[in-house]
Amino acid sequence: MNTFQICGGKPLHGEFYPQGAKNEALQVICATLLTSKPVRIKNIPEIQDVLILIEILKTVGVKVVRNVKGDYTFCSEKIDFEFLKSKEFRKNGAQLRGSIMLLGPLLSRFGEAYIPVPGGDKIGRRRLDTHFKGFIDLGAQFKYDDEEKFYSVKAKKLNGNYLLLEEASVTGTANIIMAAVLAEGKTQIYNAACEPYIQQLCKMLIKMGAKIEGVGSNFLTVYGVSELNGAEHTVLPDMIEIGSIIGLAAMTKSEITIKEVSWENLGNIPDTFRRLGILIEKKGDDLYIPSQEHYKIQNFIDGSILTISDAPWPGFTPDLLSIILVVATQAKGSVLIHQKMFESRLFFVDKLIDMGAQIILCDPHRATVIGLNHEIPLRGTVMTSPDIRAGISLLIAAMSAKGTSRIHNIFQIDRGYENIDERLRVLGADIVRIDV
Ligand SMILES: CC(=O)N[C@H]1[C@@H](OP(=O)(O)OP(=O)(O)OC[C@H]2O[C@@H](n3ccc(=O)[nH]c3=O)[C@H](O)[C@@H]2O)O[C@H](CO)[C@@H](O)[C@@H]1O
Ligand SMILES: C=C(OP(=O)(O)O)C(=O)O
Repeated sequence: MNTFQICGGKPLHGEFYPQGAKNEALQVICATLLTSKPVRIKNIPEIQDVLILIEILKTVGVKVVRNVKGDYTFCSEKIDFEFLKSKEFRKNGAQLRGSIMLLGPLLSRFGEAYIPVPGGDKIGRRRLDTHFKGFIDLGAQFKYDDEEKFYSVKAKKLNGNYLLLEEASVTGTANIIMAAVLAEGKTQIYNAACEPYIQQLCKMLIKMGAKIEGVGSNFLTVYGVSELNGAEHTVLPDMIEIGSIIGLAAMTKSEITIKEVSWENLGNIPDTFRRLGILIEKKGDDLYIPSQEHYKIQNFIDGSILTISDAPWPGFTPDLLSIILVVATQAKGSVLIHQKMFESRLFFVDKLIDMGAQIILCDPHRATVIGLNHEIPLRGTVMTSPDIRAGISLLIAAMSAKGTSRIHNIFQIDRGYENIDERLRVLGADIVRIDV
């Protein structure tokens, strides 16, 4: 079993280059299925989730060329639909959440698509109603085999329609857009998710010849076209990794410059960390965090205790709330963390409590953190990573803690952060990967 061993309490220093965004990469890689022409994508993070998706594409017949690290060309001339029904495909497809986005492009280009119940973090119920309701509204037939846990969708032809999504699902919106670009006529999608991941997907599709209006808003209009061409696309820096490094810098009193962050795509992420009292400077397109002995949580204007909660974009992303929570453990002051979207994402706080953090888990969605103001350091311990963002939060806690910590189940970190141990060692971190 792979484990990180961390000797904490060391300030870091230097420049950090963020990887490409995991959640965007999963979308745009799936979108390459929409054309028989080559699509080249740069800045792909070579992390577990993405590599599994690329492997799945290869096994279904897509020609994949790795031009250089992080730079791939995909060409989907033919798809092996027999393989899509095989046991091996069911096993691979069930390993990640992103595989659900194979459905939209396959359905719209080939008229049929199959997928096992997808994987991803076990952080609460993760229903797929928005995806399937969307396909049905575009004219598809939907079947679910409960015994085999296997979905199939079929349509001789998809027809544009007006869709009011029940919720602004990120992967759901991506799937529906990819289905609509080759449907006949006009599709309007209201209450669409509008994360930079979705904006980037739309930009790539437009380069491929798709007609999409309203990009960046929650009301998209897609005019179906008969075919799409090849294109070249570059994935944005991963805003969740950028937020994770801001949190790491504050917790370890480090001075770090995060290079080329694409500021205009960070939304309210920098300001949310600033509300915890963390100093953040914009230097061109770099994000600079000076070393800080203390940071003080701001209250609301009326003096009441700050609440930080998640919301669909441009609200604060749920994927950074675990990191905000861990950073608050060493702030001066108190904050209520309210994870509205997922009901099982806060349970990792018991590990932080073991390390000496002062946290009250009010219920599965809410935790109150009373900051220690760096007066009492957390204590190193042995822990297991339950999910990707709790995993990186525990790693941040361990890097700030006194003594040695071990984090097991680091697959959960590797699936979202590329060579994180190596990249942190460059900044001076004492972290090694061991096999126990
Ligand atoms: C591969 C990928 O891209 N994964 C991301 C994607 O997952 P994913 O696309 O699976 O998540 P969804 O956007 O569908 O929904 C996430 C959760 O939020 C709830 N919900 C969603 C929208 C809404 O308006 N109200 C609401 O309560 C859903 O019921 C669900 O429990 O988006 C999530 C929400 O940003 C992120 O955590 C995941 O990292
Ligand atoms: C929840 C996440 O990922 P996934 O949707 O792939 O499980 C995440 O990236 O924080």
